[in-house]
Amino acid sequence: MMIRLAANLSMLFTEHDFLDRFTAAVDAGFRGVEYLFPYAHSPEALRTALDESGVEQVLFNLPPGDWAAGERGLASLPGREAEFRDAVIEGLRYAERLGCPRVHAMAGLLPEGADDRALDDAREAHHATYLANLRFAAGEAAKAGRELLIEPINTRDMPGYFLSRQDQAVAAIEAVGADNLRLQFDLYHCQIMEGDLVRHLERLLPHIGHVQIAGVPERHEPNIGEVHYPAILERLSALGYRGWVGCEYRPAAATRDGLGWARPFGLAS
Ligand SMILES: O=C(O)[C@@H](O)C(=O)CO
Ligand SMILES: [Mg+2]
Repeated sequence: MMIRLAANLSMLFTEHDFLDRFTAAVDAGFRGVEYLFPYAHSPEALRTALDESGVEQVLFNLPPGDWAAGERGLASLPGREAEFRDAVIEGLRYAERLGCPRVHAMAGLLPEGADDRALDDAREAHHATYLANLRFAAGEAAKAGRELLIEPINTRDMPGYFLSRQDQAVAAIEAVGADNLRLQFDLYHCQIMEGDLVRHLERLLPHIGHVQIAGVPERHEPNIGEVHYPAILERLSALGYRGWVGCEYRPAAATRDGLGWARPFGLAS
């Protein structure tokens, strides 16, 4: 069984400076890389890191608003539409320079401290904004020949995150109805919120544009914790998934020392 594993450089190889992680990933056997955000670096510097290492850029996120102040995306935030549009344009500019076929639009957080009724109203407003923004972003991404991804994130790690369940993502994808709007299926988040991973994979497959994995609950290597990834990756491969599987975990030890779990899936240094 061969699985195309991508190294998430926001979490793996953090022993190295960011721009040196590309080569570290290739030396460890990865042929693809992803990370949260490219924007601290120029597209030229990142292009050079890709060219010198020979690795493929497979995913990154659109600008998420003020990350340091706690913001976690803009796509569902009422009143922030203009900023979201700028984020789409900026993200697609980087995607083009880096030859990256897909970008992830983070949804953003619901208001904090609202009572039940206010929260219901906020959810409705966020939902309407989300669909309109995704329609715009998918259109721009299509013009640029890219896919747009959305990812349900668990609300234990990210309390108040608007998009937390797989069905909610599928409903948004179907409501927008754009061929290039797809699901970023992160099994770590799905296990925490919903479980039943293999059945989810089978049902969600037609929508999946990218997969990510990590051990649960500590988000360490996939062979640490409650999820039996060999069975899941075997099923994914048997179902015909030929996309990337992002290794988005915090290594329990030095990154390379913990990569033994990936050898049966074709990672060879
Ligand atoms: O799962 C995650 O945390 C990431 O894939 C992401 O894009 C947002 O933090
Ligand atoms: Mg993820």
